[in-house]
Amino acid sequence: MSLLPTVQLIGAQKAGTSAISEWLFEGGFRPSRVFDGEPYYYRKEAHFFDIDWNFHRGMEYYASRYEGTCGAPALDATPDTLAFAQRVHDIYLSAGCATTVKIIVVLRDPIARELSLYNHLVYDCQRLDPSQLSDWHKQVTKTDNSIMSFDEFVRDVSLPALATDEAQDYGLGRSSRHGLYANHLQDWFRLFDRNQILVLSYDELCNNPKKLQQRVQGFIGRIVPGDLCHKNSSNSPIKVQMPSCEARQCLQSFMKPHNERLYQLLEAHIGPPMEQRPFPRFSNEESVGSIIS
Ligand SMILES: Nc1ncnc2c1ncn2[C@@H]1O[C@H](COP(=O)(O)OS(=O)(=O)O)[C@@H](OP(=O)(O)O)[C@H]1O
Repeated sequence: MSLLPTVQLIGAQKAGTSAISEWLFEGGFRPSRVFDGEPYYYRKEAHFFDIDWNFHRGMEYYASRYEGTCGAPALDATPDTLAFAQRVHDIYLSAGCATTVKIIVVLRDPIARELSLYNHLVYDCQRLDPSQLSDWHKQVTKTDNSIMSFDEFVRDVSLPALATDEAQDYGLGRSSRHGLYANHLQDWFRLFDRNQILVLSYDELCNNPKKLQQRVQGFIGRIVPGDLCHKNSSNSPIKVQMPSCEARQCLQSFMKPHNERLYQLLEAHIGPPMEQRPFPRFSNEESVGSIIS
């Protein structure tokens, strides 16, 4: 049996990965070990592929996070992994299991996802001690340390990040660039057999979670008991529920051709039989703000 996680839940960031991974962990999947000094969320997210310092410690270091005596399969649910198909492939190839790892990705309307990202960053900036804030968090702060509005965030952070080239997947704009799903998925589809990749819809997670659970169980070949809970990382009372028309239009006009590419890519690369086909289009009215937490 591979020492590496059997299942990679690679993202997208802010697309319900915490709810899905908690269900899988409670149903028997092994999480990552959390080493001294690491934040608790390393249990869910090993951050091996996206953090250079971790990645350069190599495959054995990654495997050591999942050492265990029981035979249960392990799960890494680092949502940042979406941007690192090549690294995942290289590591699993060197471990001899590039053709058996199972990869799950959840896609959410990119505008709703961006808003969720913004709310998460704002929530952390308000709750954490300033010394704990990373450059990633500081994407929502202005030079005078006040917090940007969502419109300002879209104008000054999201759109510039979206317009940069792929080299930025290693940099700060990566979180916004997650929404360019076709760019990422084309790499995964090139490197792995399409039957190893299950693409899920966040809409289905909201509207028919039981069906989504069935798809996951069929894909991993294992019955997993339990229900999906609602896991929300940003319960701030000032959470922005709806983007302004202007912010929505700016993001929409940028995202539209990317979303079209995504639908075409998914039609051209047929996935495992339990995947939704055709993949549902993101609706403009989607859950941007419809989930009141
Ligand atoms: N069960 C269920 N169904 C539908 N939606 C859910 C569920 N659980 C969590 N959520 C919403 O998912 C958003 C958080 O996604 P992630 O867990 O992937 O975030 S993270 O990347 O790990 O930070 C976050 O979205 P927003 O509320 O829009 O911010 C959560 O509310």
